[in-house]
Amino acid sequence: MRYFSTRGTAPVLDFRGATLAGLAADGGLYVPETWPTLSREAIAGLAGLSYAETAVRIMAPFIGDALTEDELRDLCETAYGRFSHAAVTPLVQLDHDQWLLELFHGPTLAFKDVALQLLGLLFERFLTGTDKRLTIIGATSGDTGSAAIDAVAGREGVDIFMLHPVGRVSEVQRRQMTTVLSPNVHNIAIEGDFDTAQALVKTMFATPALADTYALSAVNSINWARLMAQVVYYFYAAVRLGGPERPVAFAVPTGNFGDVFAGYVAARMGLPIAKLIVATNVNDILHRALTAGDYSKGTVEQTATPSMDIQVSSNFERLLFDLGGRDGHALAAQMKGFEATGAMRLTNAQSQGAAGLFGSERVDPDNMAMAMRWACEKAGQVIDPHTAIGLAAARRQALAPGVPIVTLATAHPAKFRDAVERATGARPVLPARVGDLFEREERYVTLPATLAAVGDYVAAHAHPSR
Ligand SMILES: Cc1ncc(COP(=O)(O)O)c(C=O)c1O
Ligand SMILES: N[C@@H](CCOP(=O)(O)O)C(=O)O
Repeated sequence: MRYFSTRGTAPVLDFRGATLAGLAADGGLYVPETWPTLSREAIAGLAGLSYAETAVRIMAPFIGDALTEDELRDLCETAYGRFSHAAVTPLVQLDHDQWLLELFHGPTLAFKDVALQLLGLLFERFLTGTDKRLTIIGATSGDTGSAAIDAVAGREGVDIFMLHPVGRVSEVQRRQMTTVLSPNVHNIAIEGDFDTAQALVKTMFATPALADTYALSAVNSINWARLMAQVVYYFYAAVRLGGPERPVAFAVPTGNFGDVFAGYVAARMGLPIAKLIVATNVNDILHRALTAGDYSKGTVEQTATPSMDIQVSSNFERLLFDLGGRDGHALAAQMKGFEATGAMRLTNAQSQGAAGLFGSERVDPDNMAMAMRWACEKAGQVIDPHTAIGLAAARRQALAPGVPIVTLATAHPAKFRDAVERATGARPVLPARVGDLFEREERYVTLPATLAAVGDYVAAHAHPSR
């Protein structure tokens, strides 16, 4: 499988190259040349398979000859062996039609573990036997950071620098990152919001003195391998609910558009999906884009769903590329316009293409809290605020009778204990696997959100690539 940049001019790479590169050299995002498809029989054949085996079947076509199937199986069994639930991503029924897909049984209690446990192993595999080193630069609104750090802490040949917006992540999220004291882990609190941190990461990739000297790579969902691993749970859930014979809808709490783009990929691969519901908080750029064609930045508002306090959704570029006829030069012009003005209009092809599959909802804090209470009172489920945004959106959508609607439960409620307690009166207990999080020493630096400050810090602490 070959990978092309959404902006048309970066080198074409294989899976290994695209994984190690993270972001394309022209500022675009790597996408596979074509979407592999699974026949209805092949999808039906996933029934009863373990999560790891399902992952092998779904991901193998994207990986091509970068790994043998047995090597891939080995990595999947190791990655998903670290989850605390035997089903890895279990389904929980809330009422007749509403379901939750629990994606938070990994080591850091959010859906990011599903992809990052695998990505850590892929980095290790691709570096073994070479004398290469990698410097991972990431931006996090809370969950990617801890999952990525868990996945690479202490690994040979890798340094990780994780930028989080100071004061804008929950205390559990911050401690999950800053109490990991391995010498290859560097936490940086940025004076700014997530969008500022993400923009800074992209600028660092575009700065040869950093990108080339330190062999930068990405763990955010700008890295294709992240999304590929997230496609798996759409198949796994749908098949358990009667797919491919019965179409299933998914409601996805959304920030950077990674998780829901993985659902789009599942649909392109042949999975019958009745609807993909994009659920935003009041930072609603995606809702405006999908309902009115207006992709224009607002100011980032701080909410009880900090992981979704995002106004520039990186992976939307992949959708616009695919729906716009895969014209890298046209998309590069569209994205440059957005970068210059903070606004862009979707083309007719992009808007109409999205309308066929996507629904969208903007959920305000009151409706988010109501969804948390509903899940608690009607179904005995304590859910986290991000999941509640998805569930509120799911409950608003009118679908054909009998279509199951699955809300992606993206984080464990204990990561956001204060918000859960405010809405429901119940204070979730931290699972034993995060141990003595509140007793551990924290280590991080706080820096201004400038290329000079962060670039100098990276240069002082990273190892140049060989
Ligand atoms: C708990 C949680 N829910 C939802 C999201 C949104 O996911 P995405 O950025 O892939 O749209 C995030 C952050 O990515 C998150 O951490
Ligand atoms: N909510 C995210 C933001 C980054 O998203 P990513 O999926 O692109 O890594 C986080 O938790 O950091």
